[in-house]
Amino acid sequence: MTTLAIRLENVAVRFPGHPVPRTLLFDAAIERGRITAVTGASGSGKSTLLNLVAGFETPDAGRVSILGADATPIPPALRPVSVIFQEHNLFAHLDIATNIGLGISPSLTLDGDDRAQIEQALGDVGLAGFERRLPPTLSGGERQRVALARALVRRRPILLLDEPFAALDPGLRQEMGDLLAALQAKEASTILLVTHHADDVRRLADRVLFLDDGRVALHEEADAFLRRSEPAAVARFLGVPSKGA
Ligand SMILES: Nc1ncnc2c1ncn2[C@@H]1O[C@H](COP(=O)(O)OP(=O)(O)OP(=O)(O)O)[C@@H](O)[C@H]1O
Repeated sequence: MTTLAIRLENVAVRFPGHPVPRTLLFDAAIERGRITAVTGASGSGKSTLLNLVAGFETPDAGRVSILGADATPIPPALRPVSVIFQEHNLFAHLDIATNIGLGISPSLTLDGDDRAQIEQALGDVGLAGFERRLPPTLSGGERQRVALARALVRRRPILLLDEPFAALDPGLRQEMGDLLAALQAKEASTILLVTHHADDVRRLADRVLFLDDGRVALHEEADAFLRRSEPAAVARFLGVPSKGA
């Protein structure tokens, strides 16, 4: 059995773009069962990398493999991944239990076991009893927890999170981060977490993928990354003086 969760082999994506076309080129091997933070400046390619794994973006060249299998022919819904975006896309007119149920069955054919699973997931994210509430009556942090519960009931081994805490205040960021770490410890899932925050790397990441200008500039243990004072882009990200600057 491969110890790799995700392999990007010379994956190229070309955007026609304005004012100039851009080619992003990724090569990376991501291990199973760990939290990898995907960081880098705005426009460095973080969301594109996540979208390649999720299947929302198609490579122009190269290959994406997930759990040892070529992902090319697998549509997004059938990939062994769950995705949580900054905007959590809950359906405002459907109650919380139904929103989570969509993670199990898009046609909402749910049996007793499924309903028990929904209840369990709500308990896991600290929202027991919220089944009948509607999304607009929840706080931003509570809605983001529902998104996490929906990802949990999908029971996919890989969780992709694109700035999931961006809209939350510092207290809630901490709370959601703790929740994510606890769930990862329990399920041993593989997590790719796109973040602009060095704090998230400190608190949550085992490994770091640092992107620069559409390339993987660094891929290393979080401890080593956090001790860096160069290159300058990393020093800026960490808020430390750049070596030699
Ligand atoms: N659909 C698209 N069409 C054209 N260009 C795109 C498209 N998607 C992304 N790009 C370009 O590719 C580059 C990487 O974008 P991406 O969204 O992956 O960066 P990011 O690191 O996630 O940025 P941010 O931190 O600002 O969200 C950017 O220059 C962006 O303009």
